[in-house]
Amino acid sequence: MTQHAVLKAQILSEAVPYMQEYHDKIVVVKYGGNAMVNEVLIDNVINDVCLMNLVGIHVILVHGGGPEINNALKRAHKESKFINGLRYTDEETIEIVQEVLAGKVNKNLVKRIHTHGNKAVGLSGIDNMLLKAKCADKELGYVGAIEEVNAEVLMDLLEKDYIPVVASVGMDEEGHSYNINADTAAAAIAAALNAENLLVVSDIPGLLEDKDDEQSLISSVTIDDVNTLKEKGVIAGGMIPKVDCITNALNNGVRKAVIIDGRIPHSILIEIFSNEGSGTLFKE
Ligand SMILES: Nc1ncnc2c1ncn2[C@@H]1O[C@H](COP(=O)(O)OP(=O)(O)O)[C@@H](O)[C@H]1O
Ligand SMILES: CC(=O)N[C@@H](CCC(=O)OP(=O)(O)O)C(=O)O
Repeated sequence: MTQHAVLKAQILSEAVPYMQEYHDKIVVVKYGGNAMVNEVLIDNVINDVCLMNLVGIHVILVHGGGPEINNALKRAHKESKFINGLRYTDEETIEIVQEVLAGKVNKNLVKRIHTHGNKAVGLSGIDNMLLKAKCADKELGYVGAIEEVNAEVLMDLLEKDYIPVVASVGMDEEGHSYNINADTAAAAIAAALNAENLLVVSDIPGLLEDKDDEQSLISSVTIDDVNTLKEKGVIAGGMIPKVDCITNALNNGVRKAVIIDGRIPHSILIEIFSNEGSGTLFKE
């Protein structure tokens, strides 16, 4: 018996209590476009999601694709404009957002899950009106605020052990599409399903005291701390919608939320199957 084999067996046996804890529980993974850095890291995330599914965790993958949208807009000679971390979305932009998120990014993630041997179904917030939306703010154009999550379709898929892969595009009753921030979509889905854990996978170590200093990680925060950090301006830009929807989720039935670094190989497995939390843990 090699030492390597013994070590592997030990690692697996140490994961057993976590497998038991999460068995049959719902975990929502939000995979941000900035963390889709290269093929190897994308495959690591997909591998971790598939492993959770294989050990009986009901995992839902909600994805973004901000950089892909930026590229598509550039090709269309349109500029990307953000207001407090949200993309200004005119009529032409929402068409492109829908194409990129629901068409390209969503299907590529579904294909990867299938090539790993698991079963996935890709959908957007338009399918079965999963994310019923309304205009969030006239100044932002077709950016959606979520009015209702129709989660039955997700429950049906989870019951059959499919991994639902959700693109963050919503619709209203008149049939308009809306661009929904992917963190917001993930948090609303996690709340609607009373998820055990919301894992926000990004390209930063977590919430930072100084956003330009990766060593300044804040390892855990309460909702009160978050409010103070916002007032102090520590939380800015894309971090605003991220923390707002995380605190919302915690106030609405989600047990735990964590921002983790998708650049670290298997950061999801480390978070779920060990007691070595790596990013920022959000607590009520
Ligand atoms: N306190 C903070 N800690 C970490 N990042 C911050 C903070 N304040 C602002 N940010 C910015 O928020 C960005 C993360 O949000 P975003 O780009 O929307 O991520 P994602 O694409 O993964 O959703 C970081 O790259 C950083 O520039
Ligand atoms: C309203 C709004 O800002 N929507 C986002 C949707 C995609 C997203 O959130 O992608 P990331 O997770 O990769 O940032 C956008 O248009 O970029």
